[in-house]
Parts: sequence; structure tokens; C-alpha cells
Amino acid sequence: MNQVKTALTIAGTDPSGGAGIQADLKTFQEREVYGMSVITSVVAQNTTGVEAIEHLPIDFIEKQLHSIFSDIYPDALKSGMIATIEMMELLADTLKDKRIPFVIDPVMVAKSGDTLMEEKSRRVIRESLVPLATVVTPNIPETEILVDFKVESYESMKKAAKVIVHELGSKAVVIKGGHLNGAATDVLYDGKEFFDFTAERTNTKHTHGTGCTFSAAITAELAKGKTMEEAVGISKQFITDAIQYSLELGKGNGPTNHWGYRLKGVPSYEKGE
Ligand SMILES: Nc1ncnc2c1ncn2[C@@H]1O[C@H](COP(=O)(O)OP(=O)(O)O)[C@@H](O)[C@H]1O
Ligand SMILES: Cc1ncc(COP(=O)(O)O)c(N)n1
Repeated sequence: MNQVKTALTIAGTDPSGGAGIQADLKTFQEREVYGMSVITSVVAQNTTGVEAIEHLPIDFIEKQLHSIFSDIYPDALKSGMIATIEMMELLADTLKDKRIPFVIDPVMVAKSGDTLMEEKSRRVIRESLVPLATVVTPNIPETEILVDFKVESYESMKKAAKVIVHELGSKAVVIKGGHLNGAATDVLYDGKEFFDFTAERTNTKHTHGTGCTFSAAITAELAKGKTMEEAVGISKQFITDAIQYSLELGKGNGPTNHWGYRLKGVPSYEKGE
């Protein structure tokens, strides 16, 4: 039997199941890697927004990390909601000598507009975590905070990508164009070359958890040993299908559909429409 690959997510929770740890674990399962999780913050949220946030004590996050790394060593890991400077420092300290792919989704603000990362931590992530990343996956507003200039066009995405790799020190970056108009184009830069990943924009408000799902898919593919270009390509297709078949659940912005890719080519009456 082939040895199963393992992936770890270090992030906050979403009890409604569309974003955060829950989205990551569903994605790991769909991408056929064994999923593990370390919870940083427990978030009372749903498709309409965030009601309350409780950060776990820092020594308890440390204990969870110890439980993982002393037992089932992951083949790749990702971080999502890392709200405080103490959490960033703990993570940096834990990961600095570990030679496994590390995907950072620099989650700052939820789609609902609620803050998920303390204001004062937003700049600290640049110095503490980004230099350790194999790849960072910011959306446009997060990119603007990382690079300190406006990103409103494809050319400025490329300029920001260069800053994130050459000045902030990440090995690679994928800047997600979900927040711009027109086609959904993401730009991967690996320090040498640019690669574009473009998909038709789906006209839907049900995009809760898109960033989490996309970065979890990249993590799973890197765990399997795919190259960065392959991992991003597979994950782009995965998230495009998940958005195309997103779910009208809840009263706000519904979640993406983690098994969307399985519905392609399936007659509509079997899709439950
Ligand atoms: N309406 C859409 N149709 C197709 N792809 C989309 C749409 N919105 C976002 N995407 C894609 O989903 C992924 C996540 O991007 P984005 O929504 O910008 O992240 P975040 O959740 O961090 O804000 C990217 O690949 C982006 O291009
Ligand atoms: C715990 C947690 N992590 C991340 C997001 C961002 O998800 P999105 O911006 O796609 O709603 C979220 N809502 N909750």
C-alpha cells in the first residue's frame, strides 16, 4: 500500500462549515490526503458574519502543535487565521527548522467584513511568517497591506508579487484576483517566472470560504509532491468547480461546494437542482 500523505492546517474555526479549519479538512479529504488541524481561535460565525471570537491560550496552541509534530509529521501545512502577534511568533518559532512546504493564507478580514486578524498584527506577519513561506496566497486587499501600495490591475499584481518574493522573502506567491472585475485571474510568481491561472467568473454571492479552500487544495497537492505550478493549476480548477456549484445554504453568502468537481458532466437533475 502506498504511504498516505498528510496535511496540517493551523487556523480558526467556522461552525457553519464553509471556511476556516472545517473547509480545510473537507478539502484535504477531497484531495485525498489525511487531514489534521491545530485550532488557533474559535469563531462563532456563519454565512451572515462573525458573532464572536475566542482566541485559545498561546500555551494550548503550542501543546496542539507539539501533539502533531511529536507524532504524525505532516507532509505539508498551511496557516489561515493567525490573529495575534504571539500566535505568529509561536508559529515562526515552531516552523523555522522544519523543511516542509508551508502555505500561508494571510487571512485578515472575512468576506462579511469582520476582522479576523488584529490590526497591529497585519504588518508583523510580513516579518515573522512570510519569510518562512513556500507560498503565500493573499487576495487583493491582503496584498495591498503586505506591499503598502494599491493593487488595481494585472500589472500591479505582478509588481506586488515581486515585492512579496524578493523583499519580504517568501519562496513564491499566488495573488488571487477574485476581488477584481472580469475573469478570475490569479498570478503565481516563483521568483523567476510568472504563471497566470484564469477562470471564468461565476456570478454568485456564495463564495464563503473560497480562499481557505483554494489554499488547502494547494497544501494537499504540495503534500503529494506536486510542483508549485502543478499544485496551483489543480487547485485553481478545484476552486473554480467549487464556486460554480456553490451551495445556497444559510441566509447570507453560502459556502463553496467541496465536491463541485465531481458534479461536472453530471445531468442537472442529479445535481439536486
Ligand atoms: N466569482 C468567482 N468566480 C470564479 N472564481 C472566483 C470567484 N471569486 C473568487 N474566485 C477565485 O477563488 C479563489 C479565491 O480567491 P478570493 O475569493 O479572492 O480569496 P479570498 O477568499 O481570500 O478573498 C481564487 O482562485 C479566485 O480567482
Ligand atoms: C476562521 C476563518 N478563517 C478564514 C475565513 C475567511 O473566509 P472568507 O473570506 O472566504 O469568508 C473565515 N471566514 N473564517
